[in-house]
Amino acid sequence: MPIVLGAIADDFTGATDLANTLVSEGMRVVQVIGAPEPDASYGDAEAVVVALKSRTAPVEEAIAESLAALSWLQSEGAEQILFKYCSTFDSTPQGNIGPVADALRDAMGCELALICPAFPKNGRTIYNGVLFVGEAPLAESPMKDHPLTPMRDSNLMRLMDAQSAGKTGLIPAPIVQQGAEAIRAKTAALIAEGLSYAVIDALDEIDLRTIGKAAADHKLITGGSGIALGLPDNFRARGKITSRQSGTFRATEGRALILAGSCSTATRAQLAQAKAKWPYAKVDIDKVAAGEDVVTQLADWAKAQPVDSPAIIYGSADPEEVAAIQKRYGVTTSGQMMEDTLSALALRLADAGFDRLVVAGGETSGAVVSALEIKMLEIGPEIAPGVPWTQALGRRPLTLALKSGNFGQPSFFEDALKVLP
Ligand SMILES: Nc1ncnc2c1ncn2[C@@H]1O[C@H](COP(=O)(O)OP(=O)(O)O)[C@@H](O)[C@H]1O
Ligand SMILES: O=C(O)[C@@H](O)C(=O)COP(=O)(O)O
Repeated sequence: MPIVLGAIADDFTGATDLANTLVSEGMRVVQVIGAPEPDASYGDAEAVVVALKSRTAPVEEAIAESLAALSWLQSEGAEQILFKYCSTFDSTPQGNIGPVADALRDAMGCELALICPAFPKNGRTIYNGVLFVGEAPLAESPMKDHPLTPMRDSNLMRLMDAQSAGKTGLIPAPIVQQGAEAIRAKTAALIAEGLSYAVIDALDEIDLRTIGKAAADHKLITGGSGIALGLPDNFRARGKITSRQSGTFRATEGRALILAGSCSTATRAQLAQAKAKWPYAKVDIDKVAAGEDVVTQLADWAKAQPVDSPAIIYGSADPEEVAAIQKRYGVTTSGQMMEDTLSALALRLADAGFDRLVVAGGETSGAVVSALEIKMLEIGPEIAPGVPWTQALGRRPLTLALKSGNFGQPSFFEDALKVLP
């Protein structure tokens, strides 16, 4: 059976978030890491989510990887493509959301693509084209201090106009609330005006399901995982997906390791709670920069901890500390040193029997999963909205939770381990 829905996610936590939504809406889904080889097998999946690490890559690289993923998904039969980015529109001033969306639109000959990062369950809503995180506009939320993608504007039309070659309009909440027909009419009007994108307001999941219905015939949709809520029903209504589930998720038995590279307010609160309970060690970036073998030191430390307790290793720091580190080593080098250290630790400790990994941070997860050479993930039980456990399919048996920096309650790390048998 060909797949019907193909997704291209610009980071790994975003990919699991989306795959989790599609699974909970009744689709059979696999998450693949990078554009697969032409002969790759993905079982009886109805949707495939390709996870890229393209959010902060150079623009040309992000475009090339996204187009390669598109071409593979189309060759496998995908009728609709979802470009998944962050519910907080994480991007640098150069992009990459606008340029990648432009490239996908051009390649698919698509007239207009929706822009909808809303994720109401996690407090991300869009009103008059302004993205809110809880009660704060995006640029007044903690996202203003993100180490790699600080968000200093909350207006999605303005953000898109600055990043993309096309012009972006708005489908406002009153139209969304009138229903799918009204959305379709407004979309047609915006196309007639020559617009390439439409930010679409969404205040709750009812709006997102209405938008999903209205977008049944869109070849390309862009947004957060929320925009996917209504899509499986479209395929179901057309008899293109079945209700048969085929999950084989089975957690591995090994020791638990928590690796955190996210510096978000949420992750730091979660770390504070977990550190009160379990042994922890912090990556000293100055030692890494000085060439000390920090990986061996921390791996030896983790192995020496009680086997029945998770070990926590983190780089996460508050905005002041991150700013000081970035001043010393530069933004890219600081992030890279931390990602290299945490991913080398994941590899070393997976080899030493740490088979249950909780990784906090999108870029961090990308680095860890790539270092572990994982090619495919199956989605397992949900820990928190947007964060499921996953199982690596293939050579190395591993159970992983890839946590978006911003997601989860302060008890997240304990919650995660409680979910597993
Ligand atoms: N102490 C630190 N100083 C500088 N950069 C850091 C520090 N700790 C982590 N980082 C980097 O910050 C980035 C956090 O991004 P990410 O992992 O995507 O988290 P989030 O999911 O919160 O966005 C990563 O590149 C990580 O390596
Ligand atoms: O949409 C979201 O917020 C997440 O799925 C996401 O993209 C995660 O990114 P990070 O916060 O960088 O982990």
